[in-house]
Amino acid sequence: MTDRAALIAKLPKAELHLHIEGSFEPEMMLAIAERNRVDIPFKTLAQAKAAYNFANLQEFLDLYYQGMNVLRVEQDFHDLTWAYLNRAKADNVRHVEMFYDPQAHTERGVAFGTVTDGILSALERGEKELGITSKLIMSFLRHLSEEDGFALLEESRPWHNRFVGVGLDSSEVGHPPLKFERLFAECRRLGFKLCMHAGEEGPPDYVREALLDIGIDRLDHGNRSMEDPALVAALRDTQIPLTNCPLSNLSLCVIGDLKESPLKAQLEAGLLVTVNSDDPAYFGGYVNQNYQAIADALDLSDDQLVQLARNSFTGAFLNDADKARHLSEIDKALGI
Ligand SMILES: Nc1ncnc2[nH]cnc12
Ligand SMILES: [Zn+2]
Repeated sequence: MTDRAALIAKLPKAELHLHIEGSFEPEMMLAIAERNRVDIPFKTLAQAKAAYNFANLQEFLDLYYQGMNVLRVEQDFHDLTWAYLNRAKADNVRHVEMFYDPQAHTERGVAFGTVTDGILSALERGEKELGITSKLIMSFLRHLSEEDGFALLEESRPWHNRFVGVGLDSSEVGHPPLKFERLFAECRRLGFKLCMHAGEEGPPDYVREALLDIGIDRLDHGNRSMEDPALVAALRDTQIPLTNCPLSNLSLCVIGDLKESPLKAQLEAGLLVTVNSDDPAYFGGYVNQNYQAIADALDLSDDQLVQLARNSFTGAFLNDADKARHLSEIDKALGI
């Protein structure tokens, strides 16, 4: 193991941008398809993996929604989440804030409670058996309407105390944050933290809407913020966390090469940027592989790697005492 790999491995980390459905490994997809007697286009692992070759976000999303179609019963959602938590444990992840896409399941007839209870029972088990704490973020699909979002918010009411926040994901271009202005205002009123994917493929204007008009608490991706110095200044001054996902950016051709990633520039500009895996089963790496790949590409220093791990806790929706506890665990791991 290189010194850099050893440092990454020993750093306690939080993962703040992870879609649980995006951790659906093809091995498990084939097994659950068989268990549920659902036909899928892939018969072998090699066929599934060969299809994971994307030119843009939409090409990925088409496969992502197709893949999750085999998930039918509560046990499937539990198994999916439990597998991710075990994989996260191997990467020394201590805390996870996980997105899920209920509309992608309810639209095909799987009940909201089936999905949510399966995920929640695995998260509880993860805390007890693996020592990984977690928070769940309910994400709205932005290619659907704001009215659909309100219907989900209503349907989810009995579970509202189980979510820390809400998110906005799926096809970005053509679906700006302001399309969901009333919905997010209501979510704010209900006490939820607000996250939005913005500036992944969409223009800096979308980041501006999310940050300044909606008033989000955390920005997912946000790559294209770097095109507007006023946005960079706003992100620096507010310390709104950004969740960067290096291998996702590369797989979805948001960048042509990891060397084009804005992450080092964001760190050097004093932004609260973090490293995350997004949809690790589709993009070729869990969180440590993301740290390793971006550190190699941008030649990040050890201090910058430690800063990224610290940022992951500072940017989490944890209380100050829990943040301080995790930050002191980093010091302990470093022998400080
Ligand atoms: N990278 C991504 N961007 C937008 N929506 C998503 N849903 C899952 N992954 C996503
Ligand atoms: Zn994402």
